Amino acid sequence: MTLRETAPALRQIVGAAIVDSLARPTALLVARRTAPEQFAGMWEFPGGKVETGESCTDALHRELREELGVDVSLGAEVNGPLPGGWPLNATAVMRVWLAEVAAGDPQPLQDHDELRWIDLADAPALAALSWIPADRPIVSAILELAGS
Ligand SMILES: Nc1nc2c([nH]c(=O)n2[C@H]2C[C@H](O)[C@@H](COP(=O)(O)OP(=O)(O)OP(=O)(O)O)O2)c(=O)[nH]1
Repeated sequence: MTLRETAPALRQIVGAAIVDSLARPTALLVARRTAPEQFAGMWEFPGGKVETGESCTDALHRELREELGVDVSLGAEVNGPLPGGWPLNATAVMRVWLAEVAAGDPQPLQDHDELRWIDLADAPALAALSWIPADRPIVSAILELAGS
């Protein structure tokens, strides 16, 4: 019998790049995490882990209802370099979609202590935020999408 090492599956995370308008995006909603300690105070895309048996988009709608109290319409996916989207760390990858609020007023109900709309034309203001480091290439991809 041959023992073969199999790489453990990567944990699938989903996130939303919520913009003011999918048709003509001019601002991006960013969220500041409260936990865990390693990420507290850092800015990110609202979202979270996909649960067993859940589709990525169902998970994203659920997370946005829980965290921000909003229903969204999803736009294009912000494609990353991997089948699971963007690499976050050794064990997780994140798929990200552009999104627009369809119902509700975003509030930091859970997992965040502040939300902020940032002008997409102000790249330095976006870059100045203390992002979770793995998110920076995603921010660049969103700026490219929004500018095209
Ligand atoms: N939501 C989100 N998580 C991110 C981003 N960037 C990044 O590295 N992560 C990491 C942080 C966490 O280790 C993981 C997401 O886990 P989470 O804590 O948000 O998931 P969750 O809401 O389902 O939380 P829980 O059920 O475990 O409490 O991905 C991002 O932009 N958004």
